[in-house]
Amino acid sequence: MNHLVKVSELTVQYGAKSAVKQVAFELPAGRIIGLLGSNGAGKTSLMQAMMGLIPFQGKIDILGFDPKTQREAMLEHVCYIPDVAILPPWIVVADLLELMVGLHPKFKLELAQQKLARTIIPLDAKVKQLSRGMIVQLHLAIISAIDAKLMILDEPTLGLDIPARKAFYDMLVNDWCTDERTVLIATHQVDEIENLLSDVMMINHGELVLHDSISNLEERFIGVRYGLDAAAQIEAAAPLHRFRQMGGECAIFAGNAPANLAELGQIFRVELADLFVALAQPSMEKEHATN
Ligand SMILES: Nc1ncnc2c1ncn2[C@@H]1O[C@H](COP(=O)(O)OP(=O)(O)OP(=O)(O)O)[C@@H](O)[C@H]1O
Repeated sequence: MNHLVKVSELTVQYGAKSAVKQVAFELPAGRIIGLLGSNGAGKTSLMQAMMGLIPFQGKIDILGFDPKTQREAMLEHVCYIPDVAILPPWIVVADLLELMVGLHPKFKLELAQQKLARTIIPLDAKVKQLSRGMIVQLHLAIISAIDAKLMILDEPTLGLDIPARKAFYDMLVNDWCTDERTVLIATHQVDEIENLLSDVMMINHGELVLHDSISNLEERFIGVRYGLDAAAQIEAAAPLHRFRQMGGECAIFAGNAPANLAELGQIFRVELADLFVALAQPSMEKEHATN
């Protein structure tokens, strides 16, 4: 398989604090991967290490490049966006596009101009004169005109309203993603991106507690909504997680569900948000969850 990213034994340390602990993963081409984790879990540190922006221990290979020693060459094929809502407010749109030509070697000016022509954004406007939605459109035009292989987005839709967030993800999937390109998106908006992801990575206290494709997750984790009469049997079967939803008791099993689960209650597909809560618990059964 053609892997764009190979990471092994990655540790990021801030003084005595380990923000990322012995993390290993590989990312093939043609994927949209959600990087999920609570506040302070280590998502930004992981992405910054991949971009060679902070010191790390371990090995990172991005498209054959070492981010520590070959950062400039690597950045020709990688696009890293920490927050799409931030553009210099004083800059004129046309100048921003020109500036991008110098900033990213794979930036296609004509393509960005074509994309912008489909919006109502005037080329002579300053960023500060644009509405938030227009700023997102401008950002989208810029991003989708970068001919990179790997896109790394850290909380890309922070501060945007729902239509703007939806527009952002629609563009990403329809205009940028191909079989050769991969996107890694760190976000807290789990339910919002669940449907567009091909894979999920979950990080908890710096450890990678889950990395799998969405289709595998559907086989690995199973949910059941049950009544009080089945509670003792469910508890005895040691579910990964139990929670209440719409007045009912629910449990998530990770490969260890009792054979008669369907008789104990109503089986359902586990949503990422619930899986996230289950795996972010300190008492999680990691041996069931990690690959
Ligand atoms: N520059 C720094 N110096 C010291 N500690 C840091 C620094 N940056 C991050 N940390 C710590 O490292 C841990 C991971 O932080 P990181 O920003 O990577 O998490 P995150 O998952 O991106 O969080 P959030 O979702 O809140 O943005 C946290 O405990 C944080 O306090």
